Amino acid sequence: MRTVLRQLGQYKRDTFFCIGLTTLEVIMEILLPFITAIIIDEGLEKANLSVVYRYGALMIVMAFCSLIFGAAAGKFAASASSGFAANLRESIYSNIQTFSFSNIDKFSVPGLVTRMTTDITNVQNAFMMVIRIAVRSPLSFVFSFIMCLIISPKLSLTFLLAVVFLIVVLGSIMVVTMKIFNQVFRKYDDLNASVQENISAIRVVKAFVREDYENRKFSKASSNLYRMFVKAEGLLAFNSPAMMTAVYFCIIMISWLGSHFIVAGDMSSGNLTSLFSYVMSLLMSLMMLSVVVVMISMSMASIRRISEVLEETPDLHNPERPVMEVADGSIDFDHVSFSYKHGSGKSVLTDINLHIKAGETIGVIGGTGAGKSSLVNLICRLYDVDEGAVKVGGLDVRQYDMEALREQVSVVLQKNTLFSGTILDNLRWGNPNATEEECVAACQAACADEFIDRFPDGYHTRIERGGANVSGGQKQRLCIARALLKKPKVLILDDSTSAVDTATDAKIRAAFAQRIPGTTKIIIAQRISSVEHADRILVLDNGRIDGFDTHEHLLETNAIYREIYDSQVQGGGDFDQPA
Ligand SMILES: Nc1ncnc2c1ncn2[C@@H]1O[C@H](COP(=O)(O)OP(=O)(O)OP(=O)(O)O)[C@@H](O)[C@H]1O
Repeated sequence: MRTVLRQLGQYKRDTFFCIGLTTLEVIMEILLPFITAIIIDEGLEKANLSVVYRYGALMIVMAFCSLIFGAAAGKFAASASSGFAANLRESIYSNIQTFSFSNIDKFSVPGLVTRMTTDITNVQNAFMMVIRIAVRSPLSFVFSFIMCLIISPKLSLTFLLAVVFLIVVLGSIMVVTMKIFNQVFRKYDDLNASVQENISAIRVVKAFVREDYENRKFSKASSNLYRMFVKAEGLLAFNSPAMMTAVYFCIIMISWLGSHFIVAGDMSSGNLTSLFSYVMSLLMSLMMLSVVVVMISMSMASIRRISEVLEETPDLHNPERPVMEVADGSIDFDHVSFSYKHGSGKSVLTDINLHIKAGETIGVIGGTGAGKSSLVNLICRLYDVDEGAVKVGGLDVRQYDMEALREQVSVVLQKNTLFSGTILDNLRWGNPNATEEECVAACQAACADEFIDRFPDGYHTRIERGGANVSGGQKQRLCIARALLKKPKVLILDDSTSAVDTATDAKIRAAFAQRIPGTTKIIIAQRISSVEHADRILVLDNGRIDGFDTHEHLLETNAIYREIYDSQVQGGGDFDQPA
């Protein structure tokens, strides 16, 4: 809670103004019935018009002030709550930017999106309610009660009965609805995650003709939510009859007892009139308070989820005196073991010992889930090893400045993406200062120039969000060109030519050999043809090295490699690890 409230920042001032103005508004409202009593008792009953005019004018001024205070408090509440939400959004966003892959694994992408949207909106609404109604209702309740006691302590006992009745009924309704709303918000999270997953994968849904299935799944989740909302709102609807019962009870009791008091001369009719107003405001504030408590409890889950992200610290850190320059593209794995913190906990890589010379081209092959991506992710320190050390240019990757390391070790990830903007904008993600000529040269090396030249706008063609208007192979080639623009010492392609035809794949490899001979190239592939020309090929099996040699030697000595080779030469599909 404190972490979230700290984000109020510069909007603390507006919050205090709102609370102060709301207090003044309530004071004005509370004094109005008191003035009414004076007008009736001292003015009307004693036929003194000057009292009526004087206090009447005072009433108008007070009512006007109350309106002004209320409007100003509303304005400050809106500015404070919107500003608070904006600050929260910015803080979460900038904290997410510092996250390592492991931090992101912990929350999942849909989870982070829900926190930045639905949860922040919940907190914003609750905050607005708190600084307006949650301040107003208790004040109004206490002041009204004090005025009632001043006017008639005996009659005050009557509506104490009504207050106790309301506390019991509203309290029970609140406890049950709060439980339901807590479940509702958990279900919301699931629903949001499923919407995000299905909308972003809408092409796959259509390709597999799964629209009906997805519709059914969604409508089931949605009607679950509907039922829970109906249950909660249905219970909340009893607030109003309970309130009316208390109001009618008070009206009857005050009228009955009040008339006796007036006849006996213990109370003036003006006091009885103002007593009615105070009782109404007292009961009304109690009901408002119960609604606010439900709202606050609904937002507690959101507050907890937001503070989890705000308090999350990146689990990869730069060393105290980071090295900024990678000497060369040599890579060493010294007895490396690795497992994902937020995965099954099983070791993904076990005792990897590997020495790669600068400028070598290394192929990596192995079945699905063998640990190929995990292995290369350690080279640019997307994750830290559990045991052993990964060295680049002779130094442990943990000794480098992470940004500097990733500038010099360029990786084209398996799940790569393009961003909305022109092709040139996307290429310059690799190097913001790259000239157009350098971009063209990188595209030639990645064989991307041939299709870019066919676009009417060439390098100025707009890429839609996520690269939706280019084919899978075109996207991969643009991602390779983008990585090349960094002029890296190590270039890692994680299955990055899987959607490129074999001839273009060969052309890309030839261009690499010619244009970046000094760069160490690590190529993960499913196709033997993509790695067979590499200087050495690493065969991974279940997180362990099964072979590391040339194509010819592996064919002779390595059973897994030969099996992959045979399955592909005989026209089989991708190799998968036997279960
Ligand atoms: N982010 C992650 N969190 C938890 N477990 C993971 C994560 N990424 C991969 N794994 C697990 O680690 C193991 C190795 O995965 P990895 O992606 O390295 O294999 P791979 O050889 O690259 O597979 P593929 O060829 O299918 O890409 C798998 O069992 C996988 O389920």
